[in-house]
Amino acid sequence: MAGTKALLTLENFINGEFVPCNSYLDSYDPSTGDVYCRVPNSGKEEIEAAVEAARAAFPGWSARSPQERSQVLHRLADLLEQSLEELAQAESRDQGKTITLARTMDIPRSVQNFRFFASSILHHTSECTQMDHVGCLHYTMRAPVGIAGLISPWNLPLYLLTWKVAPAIAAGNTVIAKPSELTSVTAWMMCKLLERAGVPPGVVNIVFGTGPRVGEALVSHPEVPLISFTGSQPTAERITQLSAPHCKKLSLELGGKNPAIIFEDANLEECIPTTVKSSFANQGEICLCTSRIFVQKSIYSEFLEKFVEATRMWKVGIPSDPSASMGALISKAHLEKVRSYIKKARTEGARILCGEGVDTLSLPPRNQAGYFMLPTVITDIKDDSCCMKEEIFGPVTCVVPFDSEEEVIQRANSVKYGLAATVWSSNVGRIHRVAKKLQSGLVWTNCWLIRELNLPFGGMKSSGVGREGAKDSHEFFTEIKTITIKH
Ligand SMILES: NC(=O)c1ccc[n+]([C@@H]2O[C@H](COP(=O)([O-])OP(=O)(O)OC[C@H]3O[C@@H](n4cnc5c(N)ncnc54)[C@H](O)[C@@H]3O)[C@@H](O)[C@H]2O)c1
Ligand SMILES: N/C(=C\C=C\C=O)C(=O)O
Repeated sequence: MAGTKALLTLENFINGEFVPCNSYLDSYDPSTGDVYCRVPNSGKEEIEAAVEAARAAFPGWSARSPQERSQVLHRLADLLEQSLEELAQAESRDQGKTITLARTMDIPRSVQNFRFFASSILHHTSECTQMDHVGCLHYTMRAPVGIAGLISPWNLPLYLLTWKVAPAIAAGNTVIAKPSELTSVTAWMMCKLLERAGVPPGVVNIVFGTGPRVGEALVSHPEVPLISFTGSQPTAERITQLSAPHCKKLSLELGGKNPAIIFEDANLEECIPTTVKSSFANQGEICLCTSRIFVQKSIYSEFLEKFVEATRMWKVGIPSDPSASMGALISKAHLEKVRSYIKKARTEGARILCGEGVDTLSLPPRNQAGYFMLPTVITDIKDDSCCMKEEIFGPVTCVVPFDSEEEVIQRANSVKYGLAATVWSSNVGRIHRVAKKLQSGLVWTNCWLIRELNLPFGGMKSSGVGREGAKDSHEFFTEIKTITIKH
């Protein structure tokens, strides 16, 4: 346990108040490897307190009109926006991502999540059908489910937490959220704004700690009827097992092994910089990142040469450097895991074209123990290699050639995941044919990560269960009833 003197110490937020915990976890600054923060190591007791608060707050909050709840969400969005710089600095330090990404993506998107659901909650309609021959009118209505359990990962901490909190409370639920124990700071900072935004005590409770301890206590609690989870597939399996005896509603947003398919008629001027970004943004720690690049044979050599050249320009730097494209990975254990994949690829005879073990990374003395690595490109690798099958979730991408459309679709679909694919071609017919056949919840063509929050987001196969978005999140966070009136 590190000395606790100058460390930032977080507290749980239960029933509108910050509550200390009797046990804490060390949290590390990924850019130095130093402990800089203490995170509550909560358990069953804290979940009981949060459930009590959320239960008590539910009748009042769920009885408010969507317009009233919308106003609260708008105020919270405004307050987050006013704290944008402070939140971006905190997110970058806590997660290791670049300050530029935190400023331009993570925090603006967190603000947008509240604005978006503040607006979309006002526009849902219900269904109605008539059965005149029996004198009946049928209609549907939706009601909030109750206490929502929300569990989020470390890669986009506030972005993904608010993507759950906003639709859950907009629909009238009260929530207990558990952010990743590796990145808890911005969630704690958001709690400081809730009262000023007009969120009543008990509507949003945030309980910090590890998955096995506090996460499982939340998932197993009989008074929490739904769990929205974003994270890894093995954790989703555990959550599914724990939820089964209670028949909980589950939304599972999991990992990917996302292909980019690059046809010979692709515009390489656009494709190469976008594919470098889709492979290495946020240190490759985005579930939507590309990790298998299939390139049509006739342009393979040209692509590879230009792609490696562009990857070498993707600057690794300390997170506070505004000119850095990539910061530090989340933890020492994760860095070692990512490196172990590269080692395995090498022993299998694959070629590492740039990055880990090939180029030299230079860092300031203070950051030598930070969790940095260079973006790495692997080639001459077989489709059945673990680097081509398993989610690495780091700055590593594999490039392989293909001949035909049918062949590449079959190879792209040959993994257990099905989250996000990109297709690069100037032939609209081909794009449409390929997109239709890909087993992937999201297909971006000639672009990457352009988000339309109204439309369904999520994966198929082992990438998840359910979808998120305006209509989908609303459906998940509400129960529907069919009412029949005989007249
Ligand atoms: N599909 C998506 O939208 C999406 C988005 C971001 C990340 N991800 C995936 O998340 C993974 C990386 O995140 P991670 O390493 O934080 O995932 P993780 O599964 O280890 O942890 C996610 C969250 O679950 C909690 N948790 C862990 N064990 C638990 C348990 N037994 N019971 C309850 N909660 C538990 C963790 O504390 C954390 O808050 C990758 O697989 C990535 O692809 C998916
Ligand atoms: N859920 C979203 C992104 C997930 C990224 C995973 O790392 C989103 O953009 O809504």
